[in-house]
Amino acid sequence: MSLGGKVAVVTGAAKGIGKAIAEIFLQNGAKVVLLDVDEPAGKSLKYDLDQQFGEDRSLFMKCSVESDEDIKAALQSTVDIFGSIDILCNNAGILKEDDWEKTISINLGGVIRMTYTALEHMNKRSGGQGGVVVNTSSVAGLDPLLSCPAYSATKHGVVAFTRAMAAASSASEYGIRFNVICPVRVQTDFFSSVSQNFGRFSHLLGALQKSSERALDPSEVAECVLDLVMDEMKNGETVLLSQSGKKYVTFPQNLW
Ligand SMILES: NC(=O)c1ccc[n+]([C@@H]2O[C@H](COP(=O)([O-])OP(=O)(O)OC[C@H]3O[C@@H](n4cnc5c(N)ncnc54)[C@H](O)[C@@H]3O)[C@@H](O)[C@H]2O)c1
Ligand SMILES: CCCCC[C@H](O)CC\C=C/C=C/C=C/[C@@H](O)[C@@H](O)CCCC(=O)O
Repeated sequence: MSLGGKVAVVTGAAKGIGKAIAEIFLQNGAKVVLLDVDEPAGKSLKYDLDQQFGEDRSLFMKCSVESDEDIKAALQSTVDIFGSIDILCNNAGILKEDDWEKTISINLGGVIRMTYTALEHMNKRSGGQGGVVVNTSSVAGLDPLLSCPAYSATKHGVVAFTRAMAAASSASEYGIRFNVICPVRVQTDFFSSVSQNFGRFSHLLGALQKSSERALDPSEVAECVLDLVMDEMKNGETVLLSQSGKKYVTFPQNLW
C-alpha cells in the first residue's frame, strides 16, 4: 500500500511513539489525524508539523479513547474533512497499576472502542474502502512483567483482540488488515510518568533492569509500523521489536 493520499488516524499521537508514527506517515505522503487528551502537546506538535509538511496535511483533535462521544466526533470529522479513514493506529496507553481499571479502560477498552467505531467508516461491506489497523501492544503483551500485572493483561488483550479481528475481518470480507507491534522499552516520557504508578509491585521494578540496557528510539517503532501498513501481505501479524530487530511471533495452532 502506498501512503500517498491515504488518511491515517493515530491515537496518543501528541508524544512519544504516536508522534513518531505520525511523522513517518507524513514523510511518506499520508494525511494524519492526531488524537490525544493532551491538548497543549497536540497543538504544539500540529504547529511543528504544519511548518514541515503544510497546514493541510494534518489535524489535531482532543480525543480520549475512553469516550465514545469523543471517538465518534473525531472519526466523523476525519471523514468530513479528509474524506476517508485508511489507516488506524491504536497507540494511546498508560501504566497505572494503582488505577488498574483506568489502565484497562484506556489500553484495551480504548483499542476496542476506537476499532469498532472506525470499522463503520472503513469496512468495505458498509461502503468503506478497507485499509489497515496497527495496534501498539508491548513485550508485556507476550511475556507478562511481574511489576505490572494489570498492564501486562491489557497488552496481552491487545494482541488477542488484534489476532481475532484479523481473522474476523478476513472471514467477513471487511477489506481491513490488522497487525500488532510489541516493543521492548522505548525512550519516551512513558517512564518518567510511570515510575510512581507501580503501586503494590513497585518493589519489583529492579527485576526488569536487564531489559532496559538500550531503550529503542520511537523512530524504530514507527518504521516497523510503516512496514506493517505498506506490506499488503501482512495480516494478523504480531511483531516483537527488540534491540536485535523485529521478529514475527508464532502461536500454537489447532489447540481445539
Ligand atoms: N515507552 C515504552 O517503553 C513502551 C514500550 C512498549 C509499548 N509501549 C506502548 O506504546 C504506547 C505509546 O507509549 P509512549 O511510550 O509513546 O508513551 P507516552 O506517554 O510518551 O505517550 C502516550 C500518549 O498517549 C496519550 N494518552 C493517554 N491517555 C489517553 C487517552 N485516554 N486518550 C488519548 N490519548 C491518551 C498521552 O497523552 C500521550 O501523549 C502505549 O500504548 C504504551 O503502552 C511503550
Ligand atoms: C516497567 C514496565 C513498563 C512496561 C512498558 C513497556 O510496555 C515494556 C517495556 C519493556 C521493558 C521494560 C523495562 C523496564 C525497566 C525498569 O527496570 C526501569 O528501567 C523502568 C524505570 C521506571 C522508573 O523510572 O522507575
